[in-house]
Amino acid sequence: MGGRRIGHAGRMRESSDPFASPKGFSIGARLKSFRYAIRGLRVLLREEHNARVHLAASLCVVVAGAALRLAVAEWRWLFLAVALVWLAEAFNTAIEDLCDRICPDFDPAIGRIKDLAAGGVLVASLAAAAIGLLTLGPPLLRALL
Ligand SMILES: Nc1ncnc2c1ncn2[C@@H]1O[C@H](COP(=O)(O)OP(=O)(O)OP(=O)(O)O)[C@@H](O)[C@H]1O
Repeated sequence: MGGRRIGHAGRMRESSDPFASPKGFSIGARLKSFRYAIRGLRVLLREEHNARVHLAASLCVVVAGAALRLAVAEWRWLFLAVALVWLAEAFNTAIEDLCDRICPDFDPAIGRIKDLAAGGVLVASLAAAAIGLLTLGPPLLRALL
């Protein structure tokens, strides 16, 4: 089989033994995976306008948290909220790209899949906004009053 090897599943399929275990653990391979993930985040920031909005919001949250001298327990909630939105946006973008790749034409099923993924981002964003308000709101009010 001279085909290009793509990902873990591709390696498994290429082996003549369907029960063969995947390649052994290697730090180099793990570091490579990390580099691919960073590359994905760079693509997200470069090509997705929403990601830039998330970046600005994330920075504002961190600056506000530092200015208000939040406790560790409060930082935990903020990091969780920020990560939730980035996670949803990255998966939404991946799903959109996959849809556009497999079906560039108009297709109601593709529209439904994209709407579902966008709904996930909306839920994550609303939850993050609520967490942000509940975490930053009280100390902000105390600082202002
Ligand atoms: N191929 C398609 N077939 C049917 N409906 C589609 C198709 N592509 C997009 N849509 C509809 O248009 C909406 C917007 O899709 P699009 O891919 O432009 O996402 P977007 O939210 O504008 O993404 P971004 O803001 O990240 O560019 C989808 O949620 C879906 O309802």
